[in-house]
Amino acid sequence: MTQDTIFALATPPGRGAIAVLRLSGPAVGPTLKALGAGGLKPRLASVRELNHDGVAIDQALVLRFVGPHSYTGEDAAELHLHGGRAVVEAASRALIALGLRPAEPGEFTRRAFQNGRMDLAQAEAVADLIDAETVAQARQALGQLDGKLSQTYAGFRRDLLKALALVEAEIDFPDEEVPDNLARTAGPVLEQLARDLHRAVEDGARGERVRDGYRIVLIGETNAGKSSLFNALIQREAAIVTPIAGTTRDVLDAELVIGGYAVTLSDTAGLRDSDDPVEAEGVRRARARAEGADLRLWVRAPGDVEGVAADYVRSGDLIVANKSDLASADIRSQGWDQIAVSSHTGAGLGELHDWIAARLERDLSGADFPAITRERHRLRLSEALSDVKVGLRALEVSPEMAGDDLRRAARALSRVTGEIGVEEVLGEVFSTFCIGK
Ligand SMILES: Nc1nc2c(ncn2[C@@H]2O[C@H](COP(=O)(O)OP(=O)(O)OP(=O)(O)O)[C@@H](O)[C@H]2O)c(=O)[nH]1
Ligand SMILES: [K+]
Ligand SMILES: [Mg+2]
Repeated sequence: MTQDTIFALATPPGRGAIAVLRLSGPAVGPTLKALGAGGLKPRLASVRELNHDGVAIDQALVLRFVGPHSYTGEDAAELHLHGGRAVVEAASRALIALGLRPAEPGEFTRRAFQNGRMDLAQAEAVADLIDAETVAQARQALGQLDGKLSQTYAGFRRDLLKALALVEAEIDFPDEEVPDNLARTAGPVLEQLARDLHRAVEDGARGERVRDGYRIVLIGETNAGKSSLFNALIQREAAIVTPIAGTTRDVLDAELVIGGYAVTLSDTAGLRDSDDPVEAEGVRRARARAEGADLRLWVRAPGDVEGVAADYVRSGDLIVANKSDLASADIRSQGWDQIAVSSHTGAGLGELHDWIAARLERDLSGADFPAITRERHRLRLSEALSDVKVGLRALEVSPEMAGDDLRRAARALSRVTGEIGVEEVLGEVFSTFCIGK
């Protein structure tokens, strides 16, 4: 089956200094020739008068790549056009007339994957890099594109195959040795692998937090000044502030960047018992959001009692003693750091910001391990981990059973980088791409 030759605008749509049309597929060579850009040296930028049917299209910078030495692994080209709508449209019409078709979202990267130019984890990194809005997101995506995450997974798989080989040797050549020989040789390899997988899976979702945002929730009694602090931190009046207790009902989210990390900050309803069903629902949502957060800021005003909020903070959370302009409040409680602020005067907000930045650095900065960045990976690694654990137990009784468990674990690991069982995940991975990538 011959591949279609595809093209897409690789730069943002609209008017600009330059627009890049990207082409990939077997017809790239003849297409360039038909447009008046034949005989180009690969990987060397050349200026050509592009035309079709005798009508001039543009004076363009043209780059030609010969497969497999291209992004997709196929013959490919880039047309750097003058970035006007009419020019791009004329070029696109000519390409369609020459038998090319517009690319689907992510189709270039999908071809790169299918031609072995990158594995699935690296293809996902391409999408992450395009979407990256913080320095930490870009750094993480670049590491993944570099293959750091793939190498980690490959290491897991190597250890697993080592153990599997020992088990299979036992199946093929039984009863020469003592029965616990296998547990002695394959056991330690699998135990170490189980520890490594566990550490990767239970990493506090570090990679996902960098990618999707670290979740910080403001909780506390009514009128503590949560919404005032929320507005002060995001520097706009997004939340309603009034002296009436029970003003906030819905959870309000805002995205911000602190110390290079993406953060989702949430304002919530003040915690108190209420007969008002609307407020009671707000309180329920506040509690649920606090439960799932990475960090809770317990906002307290002078005179606030320990109260219900105490049930929702955990060690490692922070007490923010608000309204420091009213009283030099010291409401220190056991086990929590405390920072005094005033949402009104701005006092202490710098210190609060620095404290949060330090926390983000502690929780999210690169440890000894490239972080898992997607739920898809975490699920497969968890499957592999539980199969390895079951296999470890089976070692004692039946090498055949252990072999089955370990083969299942190997399949789960392979699906992360797309070595096998790949069709079902392709759609999921590439559907989120933009066109032209
Ligand atoms: N003096 C002083 N007043 C503040 C400060 N922060 C908030 N307030 C006032 O405290 C009152 C309650 O503030 P909100 O931000 O609505 O408090 P909240 O915790 O969101 O209240 P609920 O949404 O009702 O739970 C308002 O009148 C604010 O102006 C502060 O730092 N100093
Ligand atoms: K209020
Ligand atoms: Mg409020």
